Amino acid sequence: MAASAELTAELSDVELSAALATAAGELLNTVRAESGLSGRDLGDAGDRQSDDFLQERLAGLRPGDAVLSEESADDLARLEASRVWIVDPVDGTREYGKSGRRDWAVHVALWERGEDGAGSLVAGAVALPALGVTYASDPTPIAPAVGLAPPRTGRRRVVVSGSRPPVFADTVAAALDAELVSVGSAGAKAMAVVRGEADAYVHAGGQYEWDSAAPVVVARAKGLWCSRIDGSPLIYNQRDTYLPDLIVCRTELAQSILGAIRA
Ligand SMILES: Nc1ncnc2c1ncn2[C@@H]1O[C@H](COP(=O)(O)O)[C@@H](OP(=O)(O)O)[C@H]1O
Ligand SMILES: [Mg+2]
Repeated sequence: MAASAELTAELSDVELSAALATAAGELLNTVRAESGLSGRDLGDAGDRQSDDFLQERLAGLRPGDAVLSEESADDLARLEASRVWIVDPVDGTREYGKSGRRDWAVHVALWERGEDGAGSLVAGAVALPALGVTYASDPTPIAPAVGLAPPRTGRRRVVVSGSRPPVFADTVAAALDAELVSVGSAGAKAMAVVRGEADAYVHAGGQYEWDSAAPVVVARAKGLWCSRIDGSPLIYNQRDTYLPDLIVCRTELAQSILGAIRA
């Protein structure tokens, strides 16, 4: 899905996630092209405008739902809510502020409480506005694509944070006989795996629920493995939103990656 759908309350949750992420991404492209700002000032302006847009639309279109956003104060009423949107208005803010970078994203995910009281991610989307594409949590297969990372060399590839790669990055790469490639933004890295530009994304040492919720619900819908680095499930809408590590990978590589991290 690339062009923004009309934003109406009748959209399904998945459709709304994709339409909101796409529309926020278009707004961010405009701010980037027309504000005259760059660097941190551009990042700040993008964060604020995208967050304002998402908050306003969610309040209008899903008035009964709670929202957890990186860029707004955390209202702990969400802990009692049955539906919570978890959004990152700009993931990869640093890259968004740099001219020519494509590795930044908009994240929109929905967490819903189940009948047992526990909850899970049920819908979401990740927009890559610099590429004009949005990926939603539906099972539609994604054709191999290029644009986030250098062309594949024929080797397996693991994507990691450029600024904060995990300490076990080299160990995982060696276990898979893979090359390591730096890409900004958790959403862009997870989508690099969805798009077939990489085989795995590994991270540790710090992140929050909004960094991974939408990437994980999309990647899981596309049949990829998503877990903490000890193999346990990623759990969302917690009081403490710190969720410091994850693996998103082709399912057949998961046990090798988990084994390499354990070692
Ligand atoms: N050690 C850490 N502690 C806290 N947040 C981290 C982190 N490492 C990465 N992140 C967050 O995860 C996102 C992707 O980072 P990276 O590109 O380095 O992989 C960024 O989100 P934001 O851009 O939304 O702040 C970044 O702030
Ligand atoms: Mg983020």
